[in-house]
Amino acid sequence: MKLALIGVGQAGGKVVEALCEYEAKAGVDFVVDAMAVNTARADLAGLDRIPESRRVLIGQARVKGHGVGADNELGAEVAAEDADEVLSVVDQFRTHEVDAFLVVAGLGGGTGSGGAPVLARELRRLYTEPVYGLGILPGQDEGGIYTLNAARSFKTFVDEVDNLLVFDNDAWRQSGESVSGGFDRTNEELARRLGVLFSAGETNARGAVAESVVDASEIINTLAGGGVSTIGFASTAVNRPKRGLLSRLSKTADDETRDDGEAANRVSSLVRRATLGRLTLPCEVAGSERALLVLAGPPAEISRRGMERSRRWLEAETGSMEVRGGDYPMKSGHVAAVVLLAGVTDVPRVKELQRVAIEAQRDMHEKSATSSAKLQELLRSGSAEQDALEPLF
Ligand SMILES: Nc1nc2c(ncn2[C@@H]2O[C@H](COP(=O)(O)OP(=O)(O)OP(=O)(O)O)[C@@H](O)[C@H]2O)c(=O)[nH]1
Repeated sequence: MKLALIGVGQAGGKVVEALCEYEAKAGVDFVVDAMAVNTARADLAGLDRIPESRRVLIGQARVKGHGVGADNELGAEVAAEDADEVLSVVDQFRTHEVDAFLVVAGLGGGTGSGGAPVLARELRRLYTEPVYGLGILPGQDEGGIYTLNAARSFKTFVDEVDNLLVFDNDAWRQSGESVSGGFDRTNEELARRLGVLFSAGETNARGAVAESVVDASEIINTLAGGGVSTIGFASTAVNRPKRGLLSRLSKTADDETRDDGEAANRVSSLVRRATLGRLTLPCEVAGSERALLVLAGPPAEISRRGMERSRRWLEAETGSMEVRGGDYPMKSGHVAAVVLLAGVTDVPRVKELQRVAIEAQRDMHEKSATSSAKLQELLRSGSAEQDALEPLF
């Protein structure tokens, strides 16, 4: 599946670069074009892979290239004011090759959390291709403003995209590591998961032909219907003894059956590990609306039986009848399983964010109710009326 990548804010730009790096290292081809949008000049200057012509500084008139300082309302305002500058760069993309847009942002800061939903809305207005979001949730110890930004931005972002893929920084921190300390490592992990998923079907680079190809429409259909998605991944080395021509010719039917049995068991256990291990956004697997399973590796290791068994197992685990699957043949010493769970509903971290958002909204209502009650009271008493109105004139 061919993507146009738009990174908003610092995290957005860095994750987009990690995806481009994965593409280059793995020798695959799924990024049509990539750009970065920021309110901070320094963050744009820190990027390596995205060319200057694809870096857009927004909000210069308001913040002079110094960033919005975690103010996500300001982030949203400047993105709306300068959306045309971003869209004119997207206009130069080879959009006829693009299957979907992916707007990437950290939801804790100001630029990404405010700007990404605004830009996603504009892209959906102008293009017929789906616009997906990749939202990164802040660590819980990053401070109240980060959590509040994420709580506010999350729902808006879900509403503005065709599907929101989510990565929770908290779930990926290693013990003793600060949130920022492990970003390079976690960005690489995230890029690997997304890279395998989105480059499946774009198999020309590795030559092999898949028996059951994962084409762009499989991914689009899995993500259709909106909501929130999460990704699981597991891989294992395959050290098959190299057989000479003679031993290959003398291979018996029993050998074949044993080999396939081993490969099928390996696939089954990989898919379980991918699904029940660490997801990009930890959640209950049961209740997922749709799922897609991609098996990547040497064709001989991608067992049909294992794939079918795993799909049935995923149907039982998720309770969904919409479980798609396909292979991604490649020359490799590893077999990998990627499981995309779409439309997940039982997500503790999202429930927590919803609670924060509701409380913040209640606080705002209470404050405005108190001030309007105070104003009414003042307006009822004649002398106070003067006090209340005077400052306005
Ligand atoms: N996974 C991951 N998270 C990151 C990375 N960089 C920052 N974050 C997280 O993203 C959130 C937002 O940070 P930034 O992207 O720096 O903020 P911004 O959108 O540029 O907004 P402002 O700096 O307020 O203008 C924070 O919760 C960070 O923890 C990264 O490279 N990887």
